[in-house]
Amino acid sequence: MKNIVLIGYMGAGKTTVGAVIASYSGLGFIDTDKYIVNRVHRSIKKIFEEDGEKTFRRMENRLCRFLQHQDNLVIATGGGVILNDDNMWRLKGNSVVVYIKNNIKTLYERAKKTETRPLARDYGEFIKRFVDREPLYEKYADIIINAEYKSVRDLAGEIVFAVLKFNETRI
Ligand SMILES: Nc1ncnc2c1ncn2[C@@H]1O[C@H](COP(=O)(O)OP(=O)(O)OP(=O)(O)O)[C@@H](O)[C@H]1O
Ligand SMILES: O=C(O)C1=C[C@@H](O)[C@@H](O)[C@H](O)C1
Ligand SMILES: [Mg+2]
Repeated sequence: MKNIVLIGYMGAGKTTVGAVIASYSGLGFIDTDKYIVNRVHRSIKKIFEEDGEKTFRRMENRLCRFLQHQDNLVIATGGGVILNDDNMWRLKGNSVVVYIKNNIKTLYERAKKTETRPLARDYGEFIKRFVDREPLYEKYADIIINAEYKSVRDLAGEIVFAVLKFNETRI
């Protein structure tokens, strides 16, 4: 089966919902942020501080180049994966791409709570970045799921159902 790639802004729930989808569906699970952190033995915050965002984006791109050859995976991406067109066309080649969409207040309340998001400090910057990115999430999505007020379990079920339906219409 094709991969299920989850995209969306910081705090959308890609990592959390992705793990539940994998457990429901029997697909494997990979979180690109966690994969990179484990690979280089440094937190995202440290990578940004020591090497800069550009280096992190190169690592992310290298991982997408690897993932384009994999299947049967749920892939939770980092919030910025859509910034590089090359990432997305590689992932899309073998995946159904699902955009998990939330409102900005919900996203900030969640995203500001952790150190894995060096770009989620200032609310003004957070909003600006969201406005810039939203058209890209929509452009690359095969399916858009409105996640506001939905539990992780309900979202996981809704996404599995939507992907099955999407695949049916493609055969
Ligand atoms: N549907 C939901 N309802 C309530 N809380 C949620 C929901 N989805 C995720 N959360 C919570 O929001 C926080 C952020 O979720 P998560 O880390 O999965 O986001 P993400 O999209 O992977 O973010 P990033 O792009 O930074 O990796 C977590 O604390 C998670 O438990
Ligand atoms: O939205 C972003 O640009 C990011 C989101 C996180 O998942 C991490 O990939 C990193 O903090 C950058
Ligand atoms: Mg995540």
